[in-house]
Amino acid sequence: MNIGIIGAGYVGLTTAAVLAELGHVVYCVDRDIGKVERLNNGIIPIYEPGLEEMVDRHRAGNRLFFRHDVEETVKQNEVIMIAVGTPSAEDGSADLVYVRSVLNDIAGALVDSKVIIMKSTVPPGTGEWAESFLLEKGVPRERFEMVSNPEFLREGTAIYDTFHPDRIVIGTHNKSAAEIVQSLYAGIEGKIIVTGRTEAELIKYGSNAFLATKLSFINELARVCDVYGADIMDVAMGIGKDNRIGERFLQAGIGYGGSCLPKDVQALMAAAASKNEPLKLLQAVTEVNDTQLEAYVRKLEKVLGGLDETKHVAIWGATFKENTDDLRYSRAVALMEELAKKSCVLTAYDPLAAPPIAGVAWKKSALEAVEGADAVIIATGWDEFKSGDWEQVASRMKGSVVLDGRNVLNRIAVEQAGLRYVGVGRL
Ligand SMILES: NC(=O)C1=CN([C@@H]2O[C@H](COP(=O)(O)OP(=O)(O)OC[C@H]3O[C@@H](n4cnc5c(N)ncnc54)[C@H](O)[C@@H]3O)[C@@H](O)[C@H]2O)C=CC1
Ligand SMILES: O=C(O)[C@H]1O[C@H](OP(=O)(O)OP(=O)(O)OC[C@H]2O[C@@H](n3ccc(=O)[nH]c3=O)[C@H](O)[C@@H]2O)[C@H](O)[C@@H](O)[C@@H]1O
Repeated sequence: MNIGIIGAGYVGLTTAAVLAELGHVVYCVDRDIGKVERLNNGIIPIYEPGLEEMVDRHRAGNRLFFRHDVEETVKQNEVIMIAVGTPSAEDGSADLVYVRSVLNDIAGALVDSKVIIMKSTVPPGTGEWAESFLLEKGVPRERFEMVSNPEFLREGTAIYDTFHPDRIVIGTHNKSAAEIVQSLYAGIEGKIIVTGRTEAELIKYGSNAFLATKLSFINELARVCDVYGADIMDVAMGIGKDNRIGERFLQAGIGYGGSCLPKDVQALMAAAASKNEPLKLLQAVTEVNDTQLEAYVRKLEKVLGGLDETKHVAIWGATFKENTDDLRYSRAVALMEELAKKSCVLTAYDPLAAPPIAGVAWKKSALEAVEGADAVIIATGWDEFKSGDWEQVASRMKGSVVLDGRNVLNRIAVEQAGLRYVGVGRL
């Protein structure tokens, strides 16, 4: 099938590469001309394991094309997928400005019948609204079918997740549109769920909100472990063995970040509030996440006997999680800003990113960053940090505190090097 994907970001680009791998011909469009040029020169604007090789292969095989003309792409392809950003507006609601602009372009180009897939994460009711929008623009009803098909991939494992989805959600009551969308994914094993459009939109928000809830729950329980001298790793393992709860997504840390969990929780809250249904649980989930960082800065402060300009803290990690270059809502960055406010001497290292942050000196290696430090904080769980040479670290540091902000280190290896291990919900 010929597919036009609008938006060449984490989702659009990954989906384009995977659909090309499945045998389709994919035209991926972005309004960012520079990005399109880079893609056409073989430069992938994001870091996602396996993506570059797959994009190269399908560009060479004439199955994947990059361009910036939305209208031409709409005219040429039978299926159009919208994968543009849906960032937070100031009040926390989803800002649909990019979706609206794409719909506007689509409206002007619908000369024959198309299936339009909403891949972007959008609030409940957006499919209905998008349909009315196109009708008001004078597009005849029989020219399009608007289908919700939310995405559940994670950054860092995006290709793997797209090939191995737990489920593929198709939101439409139109049988033939559902079949067309399903046929795009032929070759991928994953449970197909065909449901209503608004239900599909809420499955996406509900999933991210539930994941965020799981994280704030375990992070709050980690604080209880701290005050009782218990180890959250053992507690989480014991809780997770109950199949009704499950072991995954129970890793306590300095809080969840990224471009989606924080934004989607806010957007769901805003969508519910707009219908006079305030969500108290998600309010609490957000509060726990917003204060989790402070809780562990306080813990560090206690261990170091204060945090001020006399203390040198090294931070390992800048991205919001490992295996990505994405810095959006990164807790590691927030941590650096918090410590900078306390005037600490700050050195930092990340394998992929070095965002400019006032007061932070970026170093070329993890070992260089700990030179002369009183403490090192693991803020992102990169493998490189997990397999750190702790003897070397100990010999370069002035002090001995290792705050494992992601609970990913081998505690024994750290302690054997004479360092003091401090974790999240672990003494
Ligand atoms: N990043 C992730 O891991 C996931 C994101 N999502 C959702 O997918 C959507 C896209 O997210 P990302 O890929 O992370 O965003 P992104 O910001 O990486 O990419 C969006 C792309 O759309 C382009 N764009 C914006 N307006 C355009 C227009 N009018 N015409 C053509 N191109 C346009 C931008 O230039 C940008 O390259 C969001 O709704 C997000 O919530 C869903 C699942 C996972
Ligand atoms: O809608 C989205 O964009 C995506 O959002 C998340 O994916 P992602 O943001 O890429 O990353 P996650 O692996 O979910 O991690 C989010 C944050 O939670 C933290 N985390 C994750 C898991 C865990 O056990 N503990 C923990 O602190 C991570 O470090 C990170 O800061 C969801 O997991 C995806 O299913 C969803 O498609």
